[in-house]
Amino acid sequence: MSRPTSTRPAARRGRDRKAEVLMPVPGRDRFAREDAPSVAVVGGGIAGLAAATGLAERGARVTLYEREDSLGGRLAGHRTRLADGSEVTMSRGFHAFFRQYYNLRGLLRRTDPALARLTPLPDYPLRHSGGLTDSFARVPRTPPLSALGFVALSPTFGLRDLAALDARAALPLMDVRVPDVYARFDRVGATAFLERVRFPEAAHHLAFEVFSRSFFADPRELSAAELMLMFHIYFLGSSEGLLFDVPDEPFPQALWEPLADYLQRLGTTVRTGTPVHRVEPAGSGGAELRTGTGTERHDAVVLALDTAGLRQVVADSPRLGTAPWREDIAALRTAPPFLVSRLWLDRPVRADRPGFLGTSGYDGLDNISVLERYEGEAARRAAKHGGSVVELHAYAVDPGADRETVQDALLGQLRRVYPETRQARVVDVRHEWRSDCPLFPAGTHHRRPTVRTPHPWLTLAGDGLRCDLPVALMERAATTGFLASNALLAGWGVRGQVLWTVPRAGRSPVLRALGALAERPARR
Ligand SMILES: Cc1cc2nc3c(=O)[nH]c(=O)nc-3n(C[C@H](O)[C@H](O)[C@H](O)COP(=O)(O)OP(=O)(O)OC[C@H]3O[C@@H](n4cnc5c(N)ncnc54)[C@H](O)[C@@H]3O)c2cc1C
Repeated sequence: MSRPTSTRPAARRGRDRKAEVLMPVPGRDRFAREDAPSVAVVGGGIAGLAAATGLAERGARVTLYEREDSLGGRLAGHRTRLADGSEVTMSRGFHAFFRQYYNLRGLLRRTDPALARLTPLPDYPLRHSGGLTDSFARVPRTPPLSALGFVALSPTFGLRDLAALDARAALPLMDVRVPDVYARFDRVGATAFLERVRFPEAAHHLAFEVFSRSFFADPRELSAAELMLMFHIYFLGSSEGLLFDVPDEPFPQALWEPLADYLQRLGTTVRTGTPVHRVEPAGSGGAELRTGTGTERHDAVVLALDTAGLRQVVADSPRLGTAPWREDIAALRTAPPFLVSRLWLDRPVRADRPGFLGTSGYDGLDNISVLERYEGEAARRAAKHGGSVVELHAYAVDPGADRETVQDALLGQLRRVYPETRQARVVDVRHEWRSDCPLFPAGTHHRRPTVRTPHPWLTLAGDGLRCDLPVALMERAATTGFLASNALLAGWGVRGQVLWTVPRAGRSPVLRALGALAERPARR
């Protein structure tokens, strides 16, 4: 599919000199017009958009099928009219675009070469209800200074806590190797691992619970390997740092409409509002897709679906794959429901409130964002009407909880964290209740499907897949999307996309030596 290489393409994707380049299998540049295959990409989230881009740029005839009316998947958006008569864009919620998301940023560069539509957030404070607040603004970006700097600057995690850690249990964090980390730690739960390391309680909440909750899971439900992978990607494995960028306009305008135009200019047919119900191997090779309006034949297919979508399509396509593959897909789980509430307030929040605040210990509230700090549409509204646009997230909500009670509780917590909002009137509000994020329970990694499938004409993409690279969330979606197109292209002798990744092992000899200590048998 793709192989590592030491030859570096000229355009570096970030500041990390140790970032790895994955060159595609060599092949011709593109299809000739007469031999261009027809490829169906099913799912128009980041994974599907990356796959469609990789294929269309090489001259394949791509049809992109998306069930919903707009592209973007979990970053989709739509127009909505508020109670005061104004029109705004509601989206699926705040997303952090980290600098180590090399392949996602590569995708966005197709329509925004300088990434001018991404804007940096100067800090990402994390506040605990106990009163302590951590910040990443002054933490150095290069490991191990990043970890040492965090400890030195953090009010939550002090030198005394460092001394109390079980150093031996913590050593594997120094040299997280992918995919080895899964072989060693996937059967361990994230909470059990943190207890073994003797992480201080407050630091649990701040540094690690925030990571595990960004997988939309309760840490008791999450594989320790996934948590360690996050630690590697964001902390010790990469020198891109923990600060991130955000789009400066709502997702559709900043990201997906330009990308859809780009794909269409490459000849892609974009079919939103078109769910695919069934995919069956065609007698003559390739596959037949059943949509609501008929059956269409393609030479190859990329299924770039969320977990439930993939489960459903495979369950309804009885001739697809092999029995073990189908069973593994049927066993995939979805994380518990989450809530994104956006409130349009008639008064502004205090001027020093950050664009994004991670919260812990506030009765299920995971973060608060203030949109006019970074998003043009909200800033223009605030300039015209005054007020603030505030978004609240709650992840891993109890599926049995009463939704209105959760929504009210979240608003109550906002008033606790930002007391000035008690005086504000809610002009209007939108709630997005969803449960379409994958869950990675301990011990399930080996069963997760990969990009390649039992059929050479079928590949998978999405953030729920097993991928032997240190990538997660949006970057896993983008990377597997490109890997899915690369795998198909390689089968036709056409060269795919160059990919980048944070290093697949501890980045310095010292860290690797420390990590190796953990593998030695303990002395009696
Ligand atoms: C509130 C929230 C905050 C997040 N914050 C971050 C963050 O800060 N940083 C980060 O990296 N990640 C974040 N994530 C995760 C990120 O959104 C996902 O990792 C990423 O969007 C997954 O992309 P995907 O293409 O794999 O899946 P999706 O975006 O789910 O795309 C799958 C698509 O398939 C479509 N589909 C399903 N069934 C069918 C069918 N039968 N036919 C046709 N189409 C179908 C769906 O409609 C959907 O558009 C967040 C997620 C949420 C929900």
